[in-house]
Amino acid sequence: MRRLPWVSAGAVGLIILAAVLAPHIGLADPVGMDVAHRLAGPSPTHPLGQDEYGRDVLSRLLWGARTSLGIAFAAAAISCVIGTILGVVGGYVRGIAELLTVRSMDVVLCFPPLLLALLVVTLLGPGASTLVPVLVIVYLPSFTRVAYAGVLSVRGHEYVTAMKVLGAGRLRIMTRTILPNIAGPILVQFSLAAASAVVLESGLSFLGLGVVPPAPSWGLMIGAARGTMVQAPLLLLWPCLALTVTILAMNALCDGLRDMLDPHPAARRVSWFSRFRRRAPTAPLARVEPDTVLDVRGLSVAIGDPAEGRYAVRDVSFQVKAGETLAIVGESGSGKSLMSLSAIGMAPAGVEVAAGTSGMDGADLLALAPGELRKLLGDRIAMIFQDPGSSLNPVHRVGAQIAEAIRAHRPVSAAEARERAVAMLRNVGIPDPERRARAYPHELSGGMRQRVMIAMAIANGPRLLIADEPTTALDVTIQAQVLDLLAALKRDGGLALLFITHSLPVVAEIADRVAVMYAGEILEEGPTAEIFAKPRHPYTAALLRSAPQDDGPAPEGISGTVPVPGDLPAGCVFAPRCDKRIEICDETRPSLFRIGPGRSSRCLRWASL
Ligand SMILES: Nc1ncnc2c1ncn2[C@@H]1O[C@H](COP(=O)(O)OP(=O)(O)OP(=O)(O)O)[C@@H](O)[C@H]1O
Repeated sequence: MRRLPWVSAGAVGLIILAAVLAPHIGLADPVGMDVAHRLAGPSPTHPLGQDEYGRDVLSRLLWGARTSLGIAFAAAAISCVIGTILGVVGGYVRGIAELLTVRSMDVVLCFPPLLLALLVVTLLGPGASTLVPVLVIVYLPSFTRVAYAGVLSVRGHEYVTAMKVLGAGRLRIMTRTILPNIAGPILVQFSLAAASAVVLESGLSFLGLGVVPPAPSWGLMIGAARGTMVQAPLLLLWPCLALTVTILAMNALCDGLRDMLDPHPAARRVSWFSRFRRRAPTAPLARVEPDTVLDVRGLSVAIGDPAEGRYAVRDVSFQVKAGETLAIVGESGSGKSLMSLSAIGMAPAGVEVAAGTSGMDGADLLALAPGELRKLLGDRIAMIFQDPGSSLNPVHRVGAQIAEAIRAHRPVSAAEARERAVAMLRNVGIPDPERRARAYPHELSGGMRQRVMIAMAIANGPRLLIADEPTTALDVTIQAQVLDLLAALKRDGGLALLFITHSLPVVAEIADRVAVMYAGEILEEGPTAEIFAKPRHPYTAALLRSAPQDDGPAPEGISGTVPVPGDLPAGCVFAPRCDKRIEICDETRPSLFRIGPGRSSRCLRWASL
């Protein structure tokens, strides 16, 4: 769990403390008049001056905070609780419950908020106690809507289905499974509602429909200061300043709370500055052979701040040439995806490139400005993922998606892009491409969707295609077809293919060279046939033994698990699981030894293996 945002929490805490302590810190009477000193400037007894009736401005400001914040927080909290309950019940139970909760709130939403507030104030009369129900009515529908939308987006997820299969009741699913997953947007809505309630309270009081004078409120203070703006402009400044600081602090606090409670994006703590810093090249690009498409050198990637030492990728170097497939293979969690994303400047949020270069066409992808990088992505560099179902946009026809990918990089007309999209679908072997181009992703099979993804990826004729486990979600027959298609593209189009997989049979089928990755390091690299015939690292050998073979011995699992970033062994990263380990392996981190043409191993004992 991430840390509390101390600065904003401190600021909000101070404001609330000042409001709570207002009656106990010896302030002047907030309604006590001193007409002889009306509009007097700041003085030792009245640090912020006196208003048009000679009342102490500081006292009215702090007492006003009690009123304004009290009303705003009470209204936001009540509407948050009721609105969330209505939204969750309506979204999860559906049917009549949805009609009674969400749809009835939609009716309230039809009324302009200010008119609604005017109506209630006219009926109940102005005053602080009227403002709370007024603001609750105004904010209730938005909480209901946010909660309802959140429930609709998570109710179909597998973890909700899993809870149902476990026999959990509706109440338990709503409170324990769904609510924590939609808490982020609700918190954000709370911050918006509380901040805008402060403003609306001030506005209504300013119009004479809220807090009744002489009771202090920020809205009344702004309203009164307007009349004396020319003689005493500071009187307008103080309540406006208080309002602005309060709203900014509350918004920052709620954003921070949302980040703190959300477990997904690991390192929001990575500062804006560090994101900027990662773009600085660490070394000049080395000279490469002319047919090298991607040249990665010394790439190290940290989770969070590199100073914390949680490296998920350490000192990785490799090259991919035109017309060649380099397979990155390794167990789950060995850093394959993070390494390949980082190599093309796409390190996810919370992850920072700490060192290295990634050269393509004479430029370092890690040092390019975001705009420059965007021009390359989808054009010279393309990527396909494991699950085409979630990579394709479900609300657009597949032909339109391919056409859009083309138009993002080429100045062609919509009609021409559509034609090219159909041609691409034909190229990747989709039968009846004109008709299929009009289909939505859900109307296609998994294999077809993956072909569409490939068509989209190669639509602009990229030089480098990164395929991250593109066949894992497919059955064996379709898998073979997709591999054949990729092999043909590589052969005919001179594409450089970086193929990420944990499947050795797939590697054997598609790769020219293999880099074996483990705990963020490349442990062995070489031509596929050589690696399979004569592994020179115990991890490669163990991986080969763990793969099922048609007529060979039964697969042997590798005992133990891949270490996580930040908890890597001091010596060889594979030593704790290695059957060839000797004492020195626990102490010395081996470098990558060149052991032959195009071959390297990170094992101290490679020669004796
Ligand atoms: N965004 C992230 N924030 C924090 N940690 C991450 C993030 N992405 C990956 N990691 C961690 O980095 C390590 C490498 O993850 P990565 O996904 O690259 O492995 P992988 O070899 O591609 O695994 P798989 O085959 O399961 O996709 C893992 O320990 C993972 O938990």
